[in-house]
Amino acid sequence: MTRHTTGDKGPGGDGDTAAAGPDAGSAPAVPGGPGTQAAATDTGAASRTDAVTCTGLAYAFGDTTAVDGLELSVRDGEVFGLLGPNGAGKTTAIRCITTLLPVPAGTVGVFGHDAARERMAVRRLLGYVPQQLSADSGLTGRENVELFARVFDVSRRERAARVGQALAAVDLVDAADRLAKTYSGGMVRRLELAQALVSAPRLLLLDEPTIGLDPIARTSVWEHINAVRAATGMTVLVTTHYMDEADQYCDRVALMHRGRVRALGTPDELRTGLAERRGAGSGERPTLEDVFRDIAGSGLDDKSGDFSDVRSTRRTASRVG
Ligand SMILES: Nc1ncnc2c1ncn2[C@@H]1O[C@H](COP(=O)(O)OP(=O)(O)OP(=O)(O)O)[C@@H](O)[C@H]1O
Repeated sequence: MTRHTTGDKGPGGDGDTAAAGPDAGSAPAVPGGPGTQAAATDTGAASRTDAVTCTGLAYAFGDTTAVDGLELSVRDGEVFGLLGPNGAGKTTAIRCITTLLPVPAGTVGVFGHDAARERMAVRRLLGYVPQQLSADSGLTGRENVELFARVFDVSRRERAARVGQALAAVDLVDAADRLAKTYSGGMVRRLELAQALVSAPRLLLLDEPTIGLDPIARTSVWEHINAVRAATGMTVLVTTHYMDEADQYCDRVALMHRGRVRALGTPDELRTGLAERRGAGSGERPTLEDVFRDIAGSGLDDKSGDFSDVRSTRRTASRVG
């Protein structure tokens, strides 16, 4: 499996970005795929380091505690799901990891880099698709991805190839020169994925990537995420309300409630754990949502919502169209 180097320049840096190797011509149509990056051995111990570590992370907005002593480790190369109801603190935690919010208490590490002290080093390693719309409806798909390539300091020499690879990775080549406002909601999400992939991130953070999409578009977004991950070995940290998606696509999940992780494991481990707690003959095999309800108990109230209460639906298509 090939990996990025970590030592070159990225967004805000003063030189070309890290990822591409000299033999980009042999790469598949995926930014960061084999042939576009230096070998794993170049990173030394970094390739063994967890992708994300949060210890005692806390964040408050005034009197509102959003994240309350979060402990989290995301392993290099896994798809990790951060699940929880509205207001659990998922987005706040993700924003601390991306360095968009400071780390007022505790620590956050990304591939061994401290998010508080090495913000640029952290930013160079990640791609981020926020909940909010990040595509510009007045630009074409290609222009949107080019804009991100410039922001993330992809060198001029590589830019066109990387943009083409990112668009191909999400199946938007044919639509690349149409304005984004003509795209469906699913296409917009794939465009945002291409924007995040153009810098060939080692860590991709996705905040509710499929919210508001129909089942076919949701599946398509996940298939594209998985294809890029298979080609590059990147780590994916995703928040979602959709338990079925977490079950199907995540290697491990953390169930977050009121700012803390309440349960952690593979979806199967969590379901089996609940089945064992319930005892033999307790009926149908529990779902992940059952696990969460068991853990959160009466704490899952109207204020915090539940997993099917998707108040933050992005309605991407209507906002772009
Ligand atoms: N900018 C802000 N100002 C004030 N309070 C905020 C702000 N952002 C989040 N909060 C509060 O912090 C808490 C955690 O919010 P956060 O958005 O991190 O949760 P979440 O799990 O991502 O929820 P959702 O699934 O709805 O996105 C909530 O009580 C929320 O109201």
